[in-house]
Amino acid sequence: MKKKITAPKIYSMKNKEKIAMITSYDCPTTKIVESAGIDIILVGDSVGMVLLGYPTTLEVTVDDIIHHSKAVSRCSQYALKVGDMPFMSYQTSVEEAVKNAGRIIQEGGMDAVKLEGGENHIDKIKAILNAGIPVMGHVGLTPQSVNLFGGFKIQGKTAESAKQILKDAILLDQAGVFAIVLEGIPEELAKVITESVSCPTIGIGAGRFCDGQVLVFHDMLSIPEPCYFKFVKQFENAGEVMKNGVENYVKAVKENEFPGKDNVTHISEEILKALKDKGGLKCI
Ligand SMILES: Nc1nc(=O)c2c([nH]1)NC[C@@H]1CN(c3ccc(C(=O)N[C@@H](CCC(=O)O)C(=O)O)cc3)CN21
Ligand SMILES: CC(C)C(=O)C(=O)O
Ligand SMILES: [Mg+2]
Repeated sequence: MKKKITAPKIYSMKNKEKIAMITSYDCPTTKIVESAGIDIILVGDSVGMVLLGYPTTLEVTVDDIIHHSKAVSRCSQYALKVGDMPFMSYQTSVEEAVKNAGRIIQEGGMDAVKLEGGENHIDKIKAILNAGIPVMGHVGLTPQSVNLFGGFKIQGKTAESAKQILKDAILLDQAGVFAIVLEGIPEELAKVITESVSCPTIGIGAGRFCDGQVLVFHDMLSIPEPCYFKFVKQFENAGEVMKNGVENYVKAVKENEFPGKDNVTHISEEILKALKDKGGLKCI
């Protein structure tokens, strides 16, 4: 079996080996991504949009993250498991932030937490690290600020915004995070950040020069249908494969082809005779 991956191991992978990270919110997905050799599993707050049908990630609660984290941690063998801190679980105070990070570790079975922000939340990040919990940073297009941005819009396109994102990443690195997700920023900015911090950067819609990449499992596999975000690539059309399978099932039921002779259990002639002798329903 593969050796367990720790936060310090991820930190040490910078400039050695690219880091592959993906979301998982349940047991079968965890087994699939681990059998494929993934380094980091993220129980992302994207679960709200991808699995639960919410329009943004803002509706997701700590209990939601813990519920899905439990499923993932029960079935995980070796990957580093990171739990996303949802909206309002760390923004309000240092105490709330440490308490909720602790719950995601203690109840959810995660190895580390991720939270969105830089300079604005550095006090919470330092306190969580002080509690002994590894932290992954997340800057750029931080989806929990969707209403502030006016939509899921690429960040860091002006000099002022790019400078702030670089500053945020440097402050996170200095605070001691083991990696930083760079989301939705121009690749030139991602390259400057990657060269300016000692921890690895993990990109999503941040170009080609990060130390690793992260994608939502369902997006890259086109479940339920192809995802047209520019930063997503279709690595397989699993949605189509799944749909075909269910179509085959529906057709087989309608046409009396399923269940077939291999899918059934029999009783002996003797027991069948006894059943009929008793007169069927009259025995009740
Ligand atoms: N299924 C899924 N995949 C994700 O990657 C994801 C979620 N959900 N939910 C939370 C956030 C939202 N995400 C997004 C969504 C859109 C863009 C994006 O690039 N949107 C447009 C706007 C660009 C602009 O105008 O600046 C684009 O052109 O692709 C980026 C990140 C990433 N996260
Ligand atoms: C897209 C990744 C980075 C994320 O935060 C999530 O899945 O919630
Ligand atoms: Mg998230």
